[in-house]
Amino acid sequence: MANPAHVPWTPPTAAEPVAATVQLPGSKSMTARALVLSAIGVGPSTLARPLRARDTEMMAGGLRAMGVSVSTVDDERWVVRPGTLQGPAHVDVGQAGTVLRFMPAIAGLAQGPVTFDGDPSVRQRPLRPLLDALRSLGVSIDTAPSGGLPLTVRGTGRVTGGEVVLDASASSQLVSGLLLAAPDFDRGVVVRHVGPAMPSAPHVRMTVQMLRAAGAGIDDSVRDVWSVEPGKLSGRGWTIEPDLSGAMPFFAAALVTGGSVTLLGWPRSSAQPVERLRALLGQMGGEVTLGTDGLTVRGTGVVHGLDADLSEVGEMTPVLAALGALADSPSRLRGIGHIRGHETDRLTALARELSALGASVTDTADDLEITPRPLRGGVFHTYDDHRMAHAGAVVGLVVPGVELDDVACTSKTMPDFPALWSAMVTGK
Ligand SMILES: O=C(O)C1=C[C@@H](OP(=O)(O)O)[C@@H](O)[C@H](O)C1
Ligand SMILES: C=C(OP(=O)(O)O)C(=O)O
Repeated sequence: MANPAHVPWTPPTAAEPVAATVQLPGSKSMTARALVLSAIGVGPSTLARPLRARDTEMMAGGLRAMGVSVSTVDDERWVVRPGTLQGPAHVDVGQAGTVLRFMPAIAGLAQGPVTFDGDPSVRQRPLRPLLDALRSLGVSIDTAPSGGLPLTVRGTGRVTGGEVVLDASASSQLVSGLLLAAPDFDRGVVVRHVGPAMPSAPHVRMTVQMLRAAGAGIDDSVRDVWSVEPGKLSGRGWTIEPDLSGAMPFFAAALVTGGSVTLLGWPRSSAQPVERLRALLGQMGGEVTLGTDGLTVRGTGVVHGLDADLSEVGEMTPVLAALGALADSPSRLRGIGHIRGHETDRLTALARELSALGASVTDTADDLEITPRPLRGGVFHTYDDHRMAHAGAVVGLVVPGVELDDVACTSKTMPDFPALWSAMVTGK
């Protein structure tokens, strides 16, 4: 599936407070993990309400190429039937960090060569510590001279496994990618992170929780150390929660317009960091409540600046930065240097685009400092980054004349974003 052609888009401006109930797609992170765990399980698995988007189609396609049957014909229920993993096969990772970091270890379990490549931007994303770790666990990998994509994993049908030390400060996915395949390694794995703090810890907690649910023996009781015992996982039914990060721009709409947005289908107990969301939006003047109908965010129309360490929830930064540019006081978003290695260098992109609309935004190595000023319309560049598009749409709600140079990038995680967004604003 090629990177979609650019589609310019003028997001709607809200004439009044939004009052919407939204049904949003499933979590990208849960769908990716459920696919991988199902592929190495014994017997069939089902995914209820999975995310159908470019990232998860890439994951399904990569598994299929290696011999797994993944039926995605039914939007509500995907069925995975494991098969003997084998090459030769090719995995197109597109722009998906999950496919880039979760599939090489699975390819090590395949018999035969598996090649990997993706969009030009994904070649820049951190991968080396994972490849070095896999090599030390017994996997043979040939890479481009850069040390990354395009690459070939020369699978032998088994991975020895054992103990490995790696620096996961660039991405938590480097750890998740080892843990998810480890039940099928001969000796399981003990992964120890060393170096500056690992970001996005809730995503590794989701990995641990889902491995445990599939029957893996896993110990995460020591900080920065995870051990997974060898053993067969069982096929099972996964219910995919709505995507909390994908819901962020919709919740932000409640704050900036002084309205309310309810996300349907939110579970009582979630694998996603909803308490962090509650605290962050609370500091900015919103109210987050969980009711029988779903998760509701209410705003007053007045947004307060935010001073917070976002290292655990870096993927929420673009929308929080957009809120910061519309706030009544300055913001300092801290601890997010690693998001320079996301779909684009998000700190540079946000500083540039919000400043071009009139805000005063500067980026330091790890932080974003935002001083709100009256904003004006103009072109908001999205850099092929779905969450940049979300940020631009939020600003466009209250600033007339904001035009996104491309909204097709939202197909990475929410192909219907423009329609869902317009329906929220117009009530149709
Ligand atoms: O494991 C996952 O599903 C993810 C982990 C995080 O990656 P980083 O640790 O690279 O930030 C997050 O930002 C990404 O959107 C999804
Ligand atoms: C960082 C992100 O994605 P990926 O899974 O490609 O890392 C993201 O969705 O914000």
